Amino acid sequence: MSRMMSFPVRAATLRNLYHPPRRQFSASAVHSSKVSILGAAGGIGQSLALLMKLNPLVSELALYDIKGGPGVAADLSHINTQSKVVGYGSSASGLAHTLNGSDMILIPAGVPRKPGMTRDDLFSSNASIVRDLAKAIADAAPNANILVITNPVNSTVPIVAEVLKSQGVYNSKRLFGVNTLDAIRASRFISQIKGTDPANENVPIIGGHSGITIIPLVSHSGHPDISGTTLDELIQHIQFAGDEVVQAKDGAGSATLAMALAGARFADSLLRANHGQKGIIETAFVDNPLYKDQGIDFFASMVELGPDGMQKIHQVDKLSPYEENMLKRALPDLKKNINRGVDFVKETA
Ligand SMILES: NC(=O)C1=CN([C@@H]2O[C@H](COP(=O)(O)OP(=O)(O)OC[C@H]3O[C@@H](n4cnc5c(N)ncnc54)[C@H](O)[C@@H]3O)[C@@H](O)[C@H]2O)C=CC1
Ligand SMILES: O=C([O-])CC(=O)C(=O)O
Repeated sequence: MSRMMSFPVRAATLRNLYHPPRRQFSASAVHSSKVSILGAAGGIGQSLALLMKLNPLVSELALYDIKGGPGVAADLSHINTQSKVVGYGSSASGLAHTLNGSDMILIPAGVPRKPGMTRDDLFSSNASIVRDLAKAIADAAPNANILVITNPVNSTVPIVAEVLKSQGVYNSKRLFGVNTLDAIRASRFISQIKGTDPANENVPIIGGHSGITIIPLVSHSGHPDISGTTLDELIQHIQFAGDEVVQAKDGAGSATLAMALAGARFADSLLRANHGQKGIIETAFVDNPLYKDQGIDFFASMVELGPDGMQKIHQVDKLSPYEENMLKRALPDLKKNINRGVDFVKETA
């Protein structure tokens, strides 16, 4: 067997998979975080769990799913990295065991889209799933960083916030809607236009995670010269890339593999920041002061991550007229999506 195929994947290799290398990380902080995945036996959950099993910053990986959690855990537990893997099936005590002592909780639990559906159409299935998981988190792991993947992210993040507020344990710096996939797609698509390496491309994403609420800031990328129909097509491609995958999967779900990579990248960034690495910036859908005066409490921005979660929101100072127009179109949708989540918790608590 060639030496290239030896496992475990080296940490540096893995890190380069998520990110182009930026800064060196102190080796003293390895193997120290408990990470939980809720919905770990699903399309995203399994691949995400695999990637987190390969992450040297994870000491314990706890997997929960209403179906199949222990099986995925047994499988992953044979991989020769140091983290311990435990898995639980559907029970309140299994969920509590999963959550107890967690530093980070990733939530890909819920139903994916089928062709013809919008992300908002998932609300009726996924809102109550996320609400109930948030209640369990409030009881068992109120200080954990919570990374919400379940759609519609524009509504499920406010749902988690409302539940935590109602339990008196809300910390806005520790709640993140994961929209990293939009950034990954944007860097890939722009590299295809320019013939560059996507690892060197960075397109800031703001707004939300659904259709026209996804606002890629091409004027702040390395290619502000992209314009006209090329820009129109690039923006359309980024905003509706999820639909492309849903169509191609033809009823078998939505993006899982690229999403798992995106979730693992965001989790790795946050773990590294938690352990003291500075200057790590990712896009995330967060509690954000930017448009609160318009009744919009959550907005995706480029956020600097730190030891206690979100350290600083980097507001974008100058949008192009094209981007201002995208923003103007996005805000009403975003407000509707957020209010839907907030109202749901108020009405069903
Ligand atoms: N934020 C983002 O960028 C993206 C979000 N998504 C969303 O992620 C979610 C999951 O997608 P897939 O993994 O493809 O779906 P899937 O159906 O393959 O997996 C979902 C898993 O959640 C589990 N589950 C359901 N209710 C649960 C509960 N109460 N507690 C624990 N586990 C529960 C199911 O048993 C299943 O294993 C969907 O809502 C999808 O729309 C998908 C792609 C990108
Ligand atoms: O499109 C979907 O339903 C899944 C998703 O959020 C994405 O791929 O960006």
